[in-house]
Amino acid sequence: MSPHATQVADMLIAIGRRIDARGHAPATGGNYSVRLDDGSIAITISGSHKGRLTRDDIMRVSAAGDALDGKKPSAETLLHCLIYAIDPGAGAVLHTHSIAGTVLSRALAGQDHIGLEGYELLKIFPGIDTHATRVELPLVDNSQDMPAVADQLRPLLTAQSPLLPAFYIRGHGLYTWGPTAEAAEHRVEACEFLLSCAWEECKLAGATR
Ligand SMILES: CSCCC(=O)C(=O)COP(=O)(O)O
Ligand SMILES: [Zn+2]
Repeated sequence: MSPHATQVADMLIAIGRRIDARGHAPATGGNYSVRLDDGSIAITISGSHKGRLTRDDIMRVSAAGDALDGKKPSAETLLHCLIYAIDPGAGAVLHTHSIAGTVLSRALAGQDHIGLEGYELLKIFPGIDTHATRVELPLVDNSQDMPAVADQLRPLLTAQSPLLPAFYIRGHGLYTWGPTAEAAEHRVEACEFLLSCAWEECKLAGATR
């Protein structure tokens, strides 16, 4: 591993530990990547526990998702590739699994977005400088067919202006990204916080109805 690759791997290992400590990486769930200077992607291998990553659990794929070092990349590599292809400003992508997001997205059966409105933390998104706004997180159905999931997402993401750096796969998990791994991690924390708030409010509304 080059010194830079080691640095990237150590950064993803540390991020995985923090995400797992928040309960957002259960049972090997989630995957993480960083775009490298040559356009290739450093990504977690498939099936690794993201709270217990080692340097051997980070590998390289091409921009198209082909393995460059003989390891097996994340089953969701194509979604990382889609994000990097659509957003030239994306430098790191993080995918998490949380209880709140999972149940909220399942409660919104048939809906193609998760509406988030009035929250201070919405200011984590680019171009938003007030809580007095509404963000609609694209919500697509889950599938084990990653090209099909990518096909659902591509038109939704390319239609956005400005591009919202997050989406949700129903009953599955959150994808968010940023120019750096640090920015992507802030967005994961904000999005998971917002999804928890939305789910708690949904429950309260049900209880008081
Ligand atoms: C047991 S978690 C189910 C697979 C998944 O959703 C995930 O995020 C992890 O898959 P990977 O191939 O990246 O380990
Ligand atoms: Zn997943």
